[in-house]
Amino acid sequence: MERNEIQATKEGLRITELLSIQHLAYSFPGPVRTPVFSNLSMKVRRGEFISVVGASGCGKSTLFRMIAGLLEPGSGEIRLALDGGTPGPQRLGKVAYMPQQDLLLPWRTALDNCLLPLTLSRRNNKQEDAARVSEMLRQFGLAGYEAAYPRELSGGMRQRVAFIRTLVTGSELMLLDEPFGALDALTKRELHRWLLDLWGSLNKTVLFITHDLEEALLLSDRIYLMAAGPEKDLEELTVELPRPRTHTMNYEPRFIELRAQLERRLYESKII
Ligand SMILES: Nc1ncnc2c1ncn2[C@@H]1O[C@H](COP(=O)(O)OP(=O)(O)OP(=O)(O)O)[C@@H](O)[C@H]1O
Repeated sequence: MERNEIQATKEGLRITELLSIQHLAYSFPGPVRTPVFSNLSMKVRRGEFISVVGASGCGKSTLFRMIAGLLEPGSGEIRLALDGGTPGPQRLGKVAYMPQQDLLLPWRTALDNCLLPLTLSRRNNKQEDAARVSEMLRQFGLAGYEAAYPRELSGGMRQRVAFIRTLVTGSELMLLDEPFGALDALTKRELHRWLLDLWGSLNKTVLFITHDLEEALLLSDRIYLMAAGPEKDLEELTVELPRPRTHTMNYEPRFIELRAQLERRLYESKII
């Protein structure tokens, strides 16, 4: 039985698709209108951790913006079935999206930036929320920085604040666009551990863009490979590694074999 099924059985949930994308086409408006996609499909099951890898400019961030409802498909469809509901096209405000740029509000402190989604949702548990978010800041190594403004934080620290703010939205589906791209190797390793624990305990579904192949293998159930050129469809690699996962796995024969397989597939698809 797969992890999703075990979790689903344990919690009495139905095993369903959370996200379905069928024959997606999109071109940015403008005189040239070069299509980014012309026929792209993917499916995500509840509770999966999926990475998307591909060369710079192939359309990964555009795909996330479309899933988040910030862009509408030219043709094809995107359907989301959040919180066990029936699949529908409504997406704006329903998924937690962390874009590549941290987009923190410069006039709000780290704590207040993280509290923003709760403030906007007009929840009324200010003290409780602040205590919960302060604890998250502590877990992310940001204790003592609650009152700091974004300009007083390093790039990696801002990235962590933005990550917490994304988590705080409470959405079942998280879209993370290179969340650890700017971090040093040791901080990244620590946050991998944290993210894996969190994902295991919170029943989140994660879509994750990365250029780091080891990161993709360590975290994911499946990896989607995105080629350049609008006519691309996504290729898929299943990461058959046991969970819980740790960095020591990087040296195990199965991990090394999967890494070689991933690189071969990226090369064959002319992605690298
Ligand atoms: N607002 C926009 N208007 C016009 N073209 C755009 C816009 N945003 C992105 N593009 C183009 O769409 C294509 C896909 O861009 P996108 O940012 O999705 O790529 P990406 O795979 O996320 O790249 P990276 O890995 O470098 O972040 C690129 O050719 C880019 O130039």
